[in-house]
Amino acid sequence: MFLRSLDSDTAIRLYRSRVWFEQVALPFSLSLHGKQGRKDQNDKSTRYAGARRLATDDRSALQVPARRNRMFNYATELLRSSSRITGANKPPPARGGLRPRPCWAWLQLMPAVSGGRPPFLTRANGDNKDLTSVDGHGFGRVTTTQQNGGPAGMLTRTHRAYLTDGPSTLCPALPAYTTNSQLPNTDRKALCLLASDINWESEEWDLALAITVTGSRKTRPPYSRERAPASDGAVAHPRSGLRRASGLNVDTGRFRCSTTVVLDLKSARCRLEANAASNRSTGRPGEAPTGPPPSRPAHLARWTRRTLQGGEVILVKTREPPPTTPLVFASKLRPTHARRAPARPPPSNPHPPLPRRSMAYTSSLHLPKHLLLPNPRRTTRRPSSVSFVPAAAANTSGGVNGHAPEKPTPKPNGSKKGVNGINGVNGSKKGVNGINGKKKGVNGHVNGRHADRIHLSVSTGGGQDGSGLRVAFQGAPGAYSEFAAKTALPGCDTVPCRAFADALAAVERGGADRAILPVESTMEGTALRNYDLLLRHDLVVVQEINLFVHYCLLAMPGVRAAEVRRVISHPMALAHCGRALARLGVDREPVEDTAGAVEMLRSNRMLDTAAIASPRAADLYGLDVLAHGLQDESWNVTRFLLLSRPPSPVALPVDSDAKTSMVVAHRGGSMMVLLKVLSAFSSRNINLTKLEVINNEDGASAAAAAGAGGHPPVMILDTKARGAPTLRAFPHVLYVDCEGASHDPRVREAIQEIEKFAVFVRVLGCYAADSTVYDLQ
Ligand SMILES: O=C(O)C(=O)C[C@]1(C(=O)O)C=C[C@@H](O)C=C1
Repeated sequence: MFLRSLDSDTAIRLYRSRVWFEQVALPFSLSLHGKQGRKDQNDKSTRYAGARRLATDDRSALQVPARRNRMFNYATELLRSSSRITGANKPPPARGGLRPRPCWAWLQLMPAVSGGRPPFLTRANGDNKDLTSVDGHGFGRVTTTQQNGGPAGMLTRTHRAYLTDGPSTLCPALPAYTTNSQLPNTDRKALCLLASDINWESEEWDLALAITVTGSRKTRPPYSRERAPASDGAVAHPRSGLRRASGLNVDTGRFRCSTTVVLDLKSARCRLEANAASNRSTGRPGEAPTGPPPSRPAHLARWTRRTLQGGEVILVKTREPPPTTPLVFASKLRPTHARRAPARPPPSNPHPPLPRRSMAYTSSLHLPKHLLLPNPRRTTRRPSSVSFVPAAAANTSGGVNGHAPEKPTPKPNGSKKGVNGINGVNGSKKGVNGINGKKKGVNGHVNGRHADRIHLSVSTGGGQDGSGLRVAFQGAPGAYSEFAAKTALPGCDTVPCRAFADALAAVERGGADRAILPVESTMEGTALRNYDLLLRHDLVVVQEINLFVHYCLLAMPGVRAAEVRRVISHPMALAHCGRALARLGVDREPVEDTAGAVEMLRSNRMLDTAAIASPRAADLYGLDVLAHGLQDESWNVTRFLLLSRPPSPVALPVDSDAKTSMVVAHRGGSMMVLLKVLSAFSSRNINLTKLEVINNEDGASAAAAAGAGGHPPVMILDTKARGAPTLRAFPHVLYVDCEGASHDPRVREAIQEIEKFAVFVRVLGCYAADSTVYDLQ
């Protein structure tokens, strides 16, 4: 079902309704059709062929979901085809000779779904109007006036069009530059003028590009409903000698059949450059570039010469930039094509390489792939009915970090083990959990490995799914941290913060209930900076989440991989994709977070820049995915910790494995201390899941002496200091995660033993161990 063909007026109305395009949930398709008004033997071969190509080949090719970026591609194709249809590179026929017969291309919209109202016919305000029944006042009315003037070779006319939204509201002016195909290069100048007229940074511009196909004046174009004011007078066209008839929407005495497609100018500009680049070697569209890139004006010149002759460019300013203030990034990037952008030194790297202070570590992220699960928001695998040991019910006082020590709860399955299965290395003597009749440890551990894991709900302190909780995360919406938060607490409200420190501070101040913090990844190990942050705040770990991190290369719609010169993203993401980026041969710019990079890309309309982020971020911001799975290692998991104010509001499930995280600080003799710590755990058969040894003594003294240089000591908030919580500096620190709850007697005893030789021990939290890896897909 074809709704209608688009003449330029309708296209502009459609353009005005582009909000629909952005908001539709249902896909629809575009069909391009070409038509020749009257067969003309002389012109048929080239022109009709072009038209037919549109009608047949492209029709099937275009049965794909059409978003605006898709439209843009089609429009480009249309441009190319139209130039072929018109034979734009040929000189116009002499007066009296054979004239090209009108042929035109229509852009038609066709809903891809049958039945119901096509989605794009619904206005954002819910007011449904069928496009076919729209009159000039419904969606905007185009009036054109024409001014003559301009020396030969320059713009010959300027159309000014106004969109009116209803009878009273005057919408922004639409300067339109009409080129005269009789004068070579005017279109190029017009386009250059357009390009240079735009304040790329502060305004949002869009381009409606009308392809004008000239034809016989005997054929009345089907769309010319708008009448040009007669006051402009009749103008003799230099070649045709025909006089423009007052009242006709023609300016040269020849009829135009316009196909107006709605383009984003900056995307179009990107495409201009893309075309120019692809024309470098051969000058023919679509062929691979071989030579060095020409200068920018040459790009435009080439492109316009080949495709815009006989065309009309209408620049449509439609909206001001959105009032929302974007996140402030450490290195604010500017689009390279910014008009008169002053040359700037490259922004300093806000994320210098992470210091490798640690001597050794064991990662808790040696997670088998079979544990990969989709995001629980889309899975129902977590059973809802599990028993809990409510934090409030913990009966003894004196616990660490708000976790009250508690007597071991007898296992419901009659296991002889203690709570949480920490007693029984390798699970050899563990209780049977009754799954498949296998000899298992509590919670499905077989020989210490996770199998048939039962997913346990955790009492969250808010609703069961975290509803009513505000979780602060670093970055813009769409950051991996946000997905991790939503994975942990699907019902929560996420609160974007500029930095991790802000997210943690927000929880401390009560501005948020939880904060989410990435602390290690399979590819990069421990994120020491984030651990340092954690230690500086009086927060407790209440949950861990392992998220499979799948990186994509995202770019503005229409941008191709070959056009990307620079990639921006979170430093961790850049590091994770190091080899892939080296292969691409692009510059790298770190920004605060992955989604922030995407947002920056979009708001600045960077056409030579791509961002590394998640596929969800691409959806969220409407960007194209140029490449999937950019990470150098296929197995890339990041472990996040969910933090809360103490005491922990989260109750541990009785039958879950628990984990306790702690930090141990000591004075020198690090190896001896390390051995003693290990012995305190191993003598009680407590397994460690993470051990990170930080030794900053040299750096600390150097830093103290010189005021800079070296690694500063680790600052830990001593929450039990007399008076008020105090930040203390420690050059020797161990991060330890062990299996078992902090109130488990063995864990408690181990901690007490460590406290005898360490200067400081702080339990960072006790939470349900969850080695499931969640996936965004
Ligand atoms: O930038 C993001 O999207 C984040 O959530 C941060 C973060 C990180 O700091 O490690 C999280 C996971 C990815 O590995 C990359 C970046």
